[in-house]
Amino acid sequence: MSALLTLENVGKTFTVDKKPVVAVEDVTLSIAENEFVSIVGSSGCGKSTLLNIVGGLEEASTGTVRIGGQPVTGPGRDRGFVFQGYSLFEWQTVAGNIRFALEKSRLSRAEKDERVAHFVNAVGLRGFENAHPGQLSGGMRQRVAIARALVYRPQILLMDEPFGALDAQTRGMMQELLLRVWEDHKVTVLFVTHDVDEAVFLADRVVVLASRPGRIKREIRVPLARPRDYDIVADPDFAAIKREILADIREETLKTMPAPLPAA
Ligand SMILES: Nc1ncnc2c1ncn2[C@@H]1O[C@H](COP(=O)(O)OP(=O)(O)OP(=O)(O)O)[C@@H](O)[C@H]1O
Repeated sequence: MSALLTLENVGKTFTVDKKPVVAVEDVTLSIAENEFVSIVGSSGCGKSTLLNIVGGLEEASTGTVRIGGQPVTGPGRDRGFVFQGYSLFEWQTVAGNIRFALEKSRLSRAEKDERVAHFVNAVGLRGFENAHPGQLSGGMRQRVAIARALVYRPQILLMDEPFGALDAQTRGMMQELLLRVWEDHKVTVLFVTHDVDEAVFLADRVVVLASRPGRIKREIRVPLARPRDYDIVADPDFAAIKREILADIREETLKTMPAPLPAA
């Protein structure tokens, strides 16, 4: 498989109170077309910053991100975003929210209708086209966000804790839905999460970031068969991969904690 997305020595330094804060340092990563990659790491290790750099929402301080060999210089239609916050237009219907993403597209009206209908169906929202976001559950709102991100057929889907606000039951269902949509639509996914079960369940490869600054600590392949359903969490191979990742994150989290006070 050829690399679609490459990061070469990517770093990001913010300035906080006139002091440099290195959020991401020297990240080199190569992601194949249609690959599903999860990024995990302890809180504040730079996961969102890295995703925002790939999305063109943040500029890298060092290094280069390339898509199909072309350097990323800002946001573009080759990438779709789904964030944790629902970020839907409350005054628009479900179909209107999804269609809005096609506003600048040159597709004909009939083609846009067809695209919107296709993605409404793909995320299981048929019958809710005319509902407003306020009438939807959290899971349904995120289905709209996924459809809206995919409707203009980006090559890469960037997801930042998209299911972080959902209850465990809904979250599991959304993960299965996402895998079905990914398998049917062949898109490259970069998925940031705190949840190691979620990361392993979804991905072909999990990238673990080290803390402060965020560097790649380890990349772990997930050679579990597809299509996957949630029973896979009981598989011994799943458990072994999860254990390794949890140990890495724990090690990194401990490094960022203040040392305990000596016993009196
Ligand atoms: N716009 C900004 N200005 C200054 N510092 C920032 C900015 N964005 C992020 N940072 C800092 O960069 C580091 C990485 O933040 P980032 O949000 O990327 O981490 P994260 O791994 O996504 O965190 P979490 O898991 O808690 O969401 C943190 O120290 C954060 O405070």
